[in-house]
Amino acid sequence: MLLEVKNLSIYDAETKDTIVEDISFTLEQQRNLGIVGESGSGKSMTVKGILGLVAPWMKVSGTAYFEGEDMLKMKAKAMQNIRARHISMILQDAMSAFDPLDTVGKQMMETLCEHLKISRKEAKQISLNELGSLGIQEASQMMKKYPHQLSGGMLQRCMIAIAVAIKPDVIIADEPTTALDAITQSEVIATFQRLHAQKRITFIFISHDLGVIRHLTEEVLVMKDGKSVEYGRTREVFRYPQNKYTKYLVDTRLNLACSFEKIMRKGPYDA
Ligand SMILES: Nc1ncnc2c1ncn2[C@@H]1O[C@H](COP(=O)(O)OP(=O)(O)OP(=O)(O)O)[C@@H](O)[C@H]1O
Repeated sequence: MLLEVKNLSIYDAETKDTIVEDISFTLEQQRNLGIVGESGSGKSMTVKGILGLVAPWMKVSGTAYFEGEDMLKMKAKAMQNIRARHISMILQDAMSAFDPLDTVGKQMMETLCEHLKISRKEAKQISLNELGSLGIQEASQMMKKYPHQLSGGMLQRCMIAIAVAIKPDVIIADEPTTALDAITQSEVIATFQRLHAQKRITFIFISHDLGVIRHLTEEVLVMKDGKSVEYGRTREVFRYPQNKYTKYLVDTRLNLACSFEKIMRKGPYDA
């Protein structure tokens, strides 16, 4: 087992609100987990709480064991090491993850130098290799560009390249396709599938899009108002939802996801 989260709660000591309440799940090697639920249901806060990325006034309780150690009790340095080496996060909005004033290549190299403690030359080579294996041609030209000169899908791939170069055990992708058009979405999804199969990376996908979750995950956690309303095998949960809210989500959102599924079945360019 990679990660075992038990009774995770997050309490905002300033507003006295409970943001996340009693969430439990396990992440097994090579079995991707999806976290779904409407906006504000606590999906992002759940993973940020585990990774120590919440504001100091957010009180996180419960346990989150990674390789036998409770991440919620770790010192800041040990947690940084986990984030630098073992659990990477890909953010919702690729554009905001890059500094507009520096080239993408420079930012990729700096991140890799810092995380992997390697030279700039090595970082450049790794960046080129990873971008190449994500299907980006002319990667060295692309690295000379500034963020605004690249499309959302391209920036998303640069973020994925950084996350993969670190060779983490787990990648958490928070709404990785929301900002992308349908064709780019299906290309990015295909990239995740390849990474999962070839590099043995286990993913946690946070998404509104049940089509993406159905396609990419083995287990799913459904959240509402900070609580878990259903948790189990994705196929079972989608086929026989037990909870009223899950039934509603499946009925309404899967219809929306149909066009996405068609593209995935046919491939992006046969539509
Ligand atoms: N930095 C913060 N300070 C205080 N409250 C926050 C903070 N970030 C999020 N919240 C609150 O926590 C709750 C859960 O937010 P969260 O971002 O986890 O939702 P989400 O399910 O990921 O939504 P979305 O799909 O829109 O990203 C929301 O009510 C939000 O207002």
